[in-house]
Amino acid sequence: MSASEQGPKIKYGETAPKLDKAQLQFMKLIEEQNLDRVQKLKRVRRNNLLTAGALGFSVLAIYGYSIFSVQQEKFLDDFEEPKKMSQASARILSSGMRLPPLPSIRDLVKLYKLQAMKQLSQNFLMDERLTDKIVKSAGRIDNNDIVLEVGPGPGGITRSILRRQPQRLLLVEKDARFTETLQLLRECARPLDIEVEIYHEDILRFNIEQHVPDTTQRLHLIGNLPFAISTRLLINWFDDLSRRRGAFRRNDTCMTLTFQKEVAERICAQVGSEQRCRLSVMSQIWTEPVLKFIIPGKAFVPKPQVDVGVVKVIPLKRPKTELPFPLVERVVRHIFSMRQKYCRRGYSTLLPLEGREETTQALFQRADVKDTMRPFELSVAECLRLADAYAEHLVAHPEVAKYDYRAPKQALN
Ligand SMILES: C[S@@+](CC[C@H](N)C(=O)[O-])C[C@H]1O[C@@H](n2cnc3c(N)ncnc32)[C@H](O)[C@@H]1O
Repeated sequence: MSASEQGPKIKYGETAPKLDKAQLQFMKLIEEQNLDRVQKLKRVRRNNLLTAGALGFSVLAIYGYSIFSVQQEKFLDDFEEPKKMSQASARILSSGMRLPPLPSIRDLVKLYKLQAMKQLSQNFLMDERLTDKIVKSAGRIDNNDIVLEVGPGPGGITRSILRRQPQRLLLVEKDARFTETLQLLRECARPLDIEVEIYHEDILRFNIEQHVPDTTQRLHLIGNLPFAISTRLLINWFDDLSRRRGAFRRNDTCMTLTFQKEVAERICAQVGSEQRCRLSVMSQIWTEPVLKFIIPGKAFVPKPQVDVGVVKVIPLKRPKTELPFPLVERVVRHIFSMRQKYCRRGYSTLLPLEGREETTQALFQRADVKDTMRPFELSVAECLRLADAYAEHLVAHPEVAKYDYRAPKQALN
């Protein structure tokens, strides 16, 4: 802007023109407006400072929280940090029993390139607090006890068992790749006077009586079970339990096992509950299953699709029936074969077509069970009374035992 564009300069001092009242008032007004604007600017500046402060605080808070969360996620590595040991380890250390320092399970898995195999349902637990918690669920383990661990894998739960110092530990693992890591644990357990035996076998074929011939010592069955065989193994063990054979020649052999969460809930489901099924009834005839706790899927490596339930399965001192296992299993399976129908529908398929309706009615009457209940509404006692009625019916009609309603043509009809 040139000097001529700026207009005449105002001169102050004696030569300055005197302002009249209107001009003074106008100046006062301008002055007030300026003051107002300055105040407003000050307010805006203060607000800006406050906002900046709040934003800064939020950023710091988010940053701090992230650091905290990352530390939380480190739980898988806790095993590697001697300073951050779990309470269980601290207790054991203070009591003098101690495994020598070992590489972490995570490191062993890396070192031996033990990639999980899906076909063997391998999901490893690396968190010592969780493996300790599973073993703690088994209750007291004395130094005269024997523990059989199913599928020890790289040995996470095995370490927790060793810290409880049983007299003997049998490890049954189908995958031979884990032999070296398990041998390492066996060496570490030697000074603690724990006999560790490693069997490269399938638990479904493992002959417990052969490996534990006498019954003077209490036996614990523990395992983070492979999903693929968990139900079959449990049913096999109920069969053994009903015959007092295998691991169940003593009546105090408890099982502490993991299952998919839904399966664990079904095992423990009570009458009328949504999850009540054949497995609930079968489990509750010979044992008292207790759902101890749930392990989130993310605690496993690799992470399975589902969460996992830890169930302690305690054999009943007096089983609820003396009937043979296959007969009970057959009756319960038929009852639950049509879950949403009246229970008489499934049960009736135990019987040949000829006279089926009348015989079914008669057997329900003999059992004193209402035939219009749904299978999930039946108590264990009611299922067993139906099994008793069927067993009595077989005495008079032994040929019915072989009847298979799915078979194309039955000689009996
Ligand atoms: C879910 S992983 C548990 C591994 C380890 N106990 C843990 O908690 O990290 C199941 C283990 O059972 C083993 N396994 C699978 N089928 C088996 C079978 N039929 N008999 C014995 N072990 C089996 C697998 O190789 C695997 O090591």
